[in-house]
Amino acid sequence: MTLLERKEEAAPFIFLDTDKNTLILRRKGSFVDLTEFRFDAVLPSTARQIDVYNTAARAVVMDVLNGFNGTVMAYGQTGAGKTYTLSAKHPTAHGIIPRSAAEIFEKADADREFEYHVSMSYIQIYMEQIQDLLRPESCNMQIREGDNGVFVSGVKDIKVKSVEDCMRLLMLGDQNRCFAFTKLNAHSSRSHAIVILTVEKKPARTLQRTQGVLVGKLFLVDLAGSERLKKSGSEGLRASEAMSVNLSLTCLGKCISARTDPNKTHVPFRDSKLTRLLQESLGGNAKTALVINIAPCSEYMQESLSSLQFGSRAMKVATRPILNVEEEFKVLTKSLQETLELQDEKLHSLQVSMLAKEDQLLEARKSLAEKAQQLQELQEQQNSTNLKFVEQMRVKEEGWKQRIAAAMCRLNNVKETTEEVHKRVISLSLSLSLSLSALISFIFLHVAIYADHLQAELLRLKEAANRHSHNSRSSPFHVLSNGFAKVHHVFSAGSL
Ligand SMILES: Nc1ncnc2c1ncn2[C@@H]1O[C@H](COP(=O)(O)OP(=O)(O)OP(=O)(O)O)[C@@H](O)[C@H]1O
Repeated sequence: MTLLERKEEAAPFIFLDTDKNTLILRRKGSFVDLTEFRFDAVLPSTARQIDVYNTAARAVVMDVLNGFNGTVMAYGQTGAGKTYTLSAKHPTAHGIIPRSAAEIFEKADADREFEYHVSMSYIQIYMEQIQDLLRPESCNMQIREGDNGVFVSGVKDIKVKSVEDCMRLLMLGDQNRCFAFTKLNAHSSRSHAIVILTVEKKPARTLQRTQGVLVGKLFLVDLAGSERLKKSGSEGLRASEAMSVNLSLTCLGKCISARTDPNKTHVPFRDSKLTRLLQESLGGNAKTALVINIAPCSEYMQESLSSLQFGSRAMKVATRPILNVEEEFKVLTKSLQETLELQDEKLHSLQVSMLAKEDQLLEARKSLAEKAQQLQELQEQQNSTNLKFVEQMRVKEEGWKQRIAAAMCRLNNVKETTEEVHKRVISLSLSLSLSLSALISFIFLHVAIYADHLQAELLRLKEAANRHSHNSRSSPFHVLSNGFAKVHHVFSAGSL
């Protein structure tokens, strides 16, 4: 089945006859057919999502509701529209996954004779490691084989009661899925993603429960696209992802070839996680529909040709679906076993995280011991610095004490000297005043002597003058003589 001619702007090289479900490859401008493919159905580029669902998936979903396993798988080169076909979430263009969930709940709600329990899990295979997209911390999960075929051990299987529940989980899983920008697709899936819807169908409680429980599993597989590194220009991690994807797709091709070759007894399912997981869908207990997405432009003719050849080979694989009827106790046992396995996984991851925590604790203890050691060293350094400081202070204090004592001593000396000087000054001033009074007495004495002398001289002069003058009282000699007499009196008094 093929979804065709989406890239209408590109030159077409594929022509289809939908009536005959035939697809013809012819080079542009040529009248000679290169090759012709026949499928169960071919769809034109004008096909709607509902047409794709009705043609490719509906029958498988109906079988799952009746207790069979079913697989719908999208295959094709990168950017050809596989994710769009399966998971598109736009209400007018819902892909196969939302439509399958809607159909299951619609039928379950309408059925009064049976009780339905639906659960969903969502995983991806990225670089050969299985990861639970609904519990992304669970990486590198293991594939186990049980009575009902292979399964992923410990995968989270969540009960869902409506399409909305499924959509929520789908969106949650998509957030954890690996997508990346490449030259060929801005949102290219770098992993194979598988949604598993498990439908348990058992007679309603009101009716007699003689029948067993029907368990159908629907695998909805969005394969990562094959990619030519030259065209995608992927480098580094992107190139490693593309190589891992190409390798697992080659392995898928080999398994399909081996399945269709009656001479081959060995099918290399174990060569990749993808084929190991899809073992039942590739010729075992499952009804399988394969959608081949191609980009019908001449640039990708080689890629489209190889996708169509893959689809053609896959058409020849015959599956042998069987009705999965389980006794109720078996279902219970299985669910208990699954719970136990889940607990085992949890215990294991707890042990792993405990070991990691123990390692962290050891590291923390080690670093604490180192810090304590550093602290002790710092304290010792601090103590020795303190001691040095105290010693320096003591030496300085000693020095200051000595300097103060010396200063005090000098001060005393100065004081004593000052007192001495003071005493000397007093004695000097005393002796000076004595000398001064002696000097004054001396001066007065001499002046008095001189005055006596003068007076005597004056008296002599007066007598001489009297002899020459009749008015002795008004004569200058008389006045001078009085003046000298007064001075003489004063100095005589002073000299005493
Ligand atoms: N039928 C369609 N109608 C409209 N848009 C489409 C259709 N098919 C695909 N597309 C768009 O083409 C782009 C590539 O499609 P998609 O991502 O589904 O490719 P892919 O095959 O899953 O690629 P890859 O393998 O790289 O993940 C997306 O943007 C998608 O929405």
